[in-house]
Amino acid sequence: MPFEEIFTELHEQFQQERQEMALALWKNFLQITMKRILQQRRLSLYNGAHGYEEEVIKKKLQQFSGGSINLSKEDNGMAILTLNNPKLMNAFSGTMMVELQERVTELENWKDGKGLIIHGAGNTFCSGSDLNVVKEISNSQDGMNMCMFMQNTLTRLMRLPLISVALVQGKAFGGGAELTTACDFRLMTPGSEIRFVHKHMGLVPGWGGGARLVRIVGSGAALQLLGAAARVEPERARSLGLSEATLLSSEETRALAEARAWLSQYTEGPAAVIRAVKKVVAAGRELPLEAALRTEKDIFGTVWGGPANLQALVRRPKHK
Ligand SMILES: CCCC(=O)SCCNC(=O)CCNC(=O)[C@H](O)C(C)(C)COP(=O)(O)OP(=O)(O)OC[C@H]1O[C@@H](n2cnc3c(N)ncnc32)[C@H](O)[C@@H]1OP(=O)(O)O
Repeated sequence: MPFEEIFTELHEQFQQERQEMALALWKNFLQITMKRILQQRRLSLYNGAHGYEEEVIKKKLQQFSGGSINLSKEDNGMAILTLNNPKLMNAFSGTMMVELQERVTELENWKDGKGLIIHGAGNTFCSGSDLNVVKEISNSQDGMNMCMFMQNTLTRLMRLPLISVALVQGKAFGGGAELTTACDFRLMTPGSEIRFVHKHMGLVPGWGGGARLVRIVGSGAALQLLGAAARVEPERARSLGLSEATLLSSEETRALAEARAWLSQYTEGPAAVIRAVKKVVAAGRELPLEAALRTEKDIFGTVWGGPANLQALVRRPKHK
């Protein structure tokens, strides 16, 4: 066969293989993207069927900039999420609400994660939504969309397969108090306070904090805290079961170190097992019993005969 023909044949073959490879990559990309979108939809509460217009509210929120939400993921499987708008006591600007959603997506896709600490910059937690933004979106349509946007994000945060802690230094007010309830645990520093100030703003919680608070402290205590917009200091929070522990230090760096040490007692061990623990508890917390039992069975199937299980069977530890 003449050289030119061989060359043409090889060239065509190469082109075809390249096209096939590109198609396979594209298909793979589409599959992964679809899977992520479906996962986000499954974990979210609201979609178009509820009159929720995500793109509309995101565009609106993007108009109100300021501050940031920073995420640092560590090799030990612990992540630190920082609410960073200290000039306004870490109040949520519009762009911070959108960034929180992005960071939650990042955490959903972090397969090695085990624990999460949420804290505020400048030694205070968060004073809720930025009142300048609240004023600008005080009409009903924007308010409902913002409410559904934040409920979707905080519900996804609550359902992350990570054991989460809100480290409350300084003040957690309004939406900031609501955010703490989307975490599995709250730790408070001396002198800090959680306060659902909504009543004084002519509001009720809208980021899901009311419903979650009832589940954490019971309906009577929740009614007292919301009805009086009561200051909840570390001691009262402990006795209500709203806080797990009062840390020794109120100094920013030391408090974060204490929170890490506290959380590490639950995140020690293989990621697959820790994540399974959180998933079992999340199912038990949210689902009716039969559905929770079936979910537990499915999660059990992911660890049974898995590497950590097989290694433990070889070691046969005594649980003294
Ligand atoms: C569904 C969500 C509902 C909501 O979250 S509504 C918002 C609820 N939050 C609030 O109403 C908090 C209002 N702020 C306060 O009560 C006090 O600022 C707070 C947090 C006790 C702190 O008091 P101080 O330590 O004395 O500090 P300060 O008042 O001088 O504040 C420093 C600067 O931060 C500002 N700031 C605090 N919280 C804010 C907010 N949420 N939105 C907008 N700006 C806010 C405050 O205006 C002040 O700014 P500037 O120095 O006067 O320019």
